[in-house]
Amino acid sequence: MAQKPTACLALADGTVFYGQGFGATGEVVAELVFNTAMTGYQEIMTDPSYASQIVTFTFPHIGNTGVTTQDDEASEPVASGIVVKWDPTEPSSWRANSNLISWMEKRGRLGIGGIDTRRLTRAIRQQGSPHVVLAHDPEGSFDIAKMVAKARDWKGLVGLDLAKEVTCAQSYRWDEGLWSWPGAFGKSDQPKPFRVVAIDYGAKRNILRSLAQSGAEVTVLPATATAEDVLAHNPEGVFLSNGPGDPAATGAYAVPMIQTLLEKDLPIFGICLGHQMLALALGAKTVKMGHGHHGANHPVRDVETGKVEITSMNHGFAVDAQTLPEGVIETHVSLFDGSNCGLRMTKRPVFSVQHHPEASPGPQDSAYLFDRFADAMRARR
Ligand SMILES: NC(=O)CC[C@H](N)C(=O)O
Repeated sequence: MAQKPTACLALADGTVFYGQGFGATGEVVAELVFNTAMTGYQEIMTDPSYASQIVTFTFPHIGNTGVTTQDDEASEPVASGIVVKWDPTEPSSWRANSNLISWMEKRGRLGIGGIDTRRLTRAIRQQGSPHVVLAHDPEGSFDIAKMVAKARDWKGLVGLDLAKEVTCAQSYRWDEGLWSWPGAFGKSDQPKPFRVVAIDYGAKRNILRSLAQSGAEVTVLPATATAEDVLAHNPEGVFLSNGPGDPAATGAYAVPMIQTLLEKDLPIFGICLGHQMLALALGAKTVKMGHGHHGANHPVRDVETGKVEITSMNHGFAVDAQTLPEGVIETHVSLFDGSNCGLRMTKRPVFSVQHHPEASPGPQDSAYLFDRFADAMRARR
């Protein structure tokens, strides 16, 4: 006899999926997305850009390498919940210091297993990141009508500023990774490390590590930092991080700040939400995408060289390239749907990309962008 369901996922259109719950119990409303990466479930769940989203993993074996603090992209899992095909099993990895289920349970994150993730992914593609309610109740008692109504009433991510909720409370220094830079500790004739201020809109740790590995002494400031706060650190370059929510909503305070920095002739580098907000600051517009891009195998063409990079992606909004003003060009394009993946100012060292060059998880084809930022700071010195 089939197992009694202990979790269920109700879509706003009334479709319901039943499965086995794991992790924390309770109920959560969120936007539902799918991620096609075959590895890196822990990095994905702890990526702050997934706030208010539930991730369906199209890869069926999730949990089999457990979790390890070394792979955290933030101190906690941020995705509201996960949907998987097979129930997670005991981990088999020497790196694991916990298993996925108890890690999620302790941190209040819900999971549902035993789902036909192919069928669900088709629904996500057709409906465009539906609003859903995920519930986990060991007794298996669910009020479906109420869940569907809650999903339908939820306002969604458009207009939502979540960066404020995931940003750091106070500024801090990030040096991890700097030791592996050839110039660290005066080891070679490399210049002294570059003073970089990184604005934390929900920054992934591997971005900060990658900046440090390319020679940056990073000071991280909260999302609401003003241009004066940034300039007080006398930066040689400013980095705008990834993050959750709607760039237009976060832009309410971030855009004027970035516009002031743009007057200072500093190298500026943005990733994902940082890319979108830089575009807004330059006068372009952002739009909500159909079902967004979430995976580790997304081909992107460098428009200027014709070279194709395989990239890591996680975004549901995009810059409308048609709205880029004069003096700003599109540098990268998605080969999946032609959407914008990069821009740069033609006459200034200001550039950004939609994809994730820090590749955590994902391929490292775009890592050169961190060196490009360091080169811009070196040229300015
Ligand atoms: N990874 C990110 O920075 C995501 C940016 C933005 N929240 C989006 O979904 O498009």
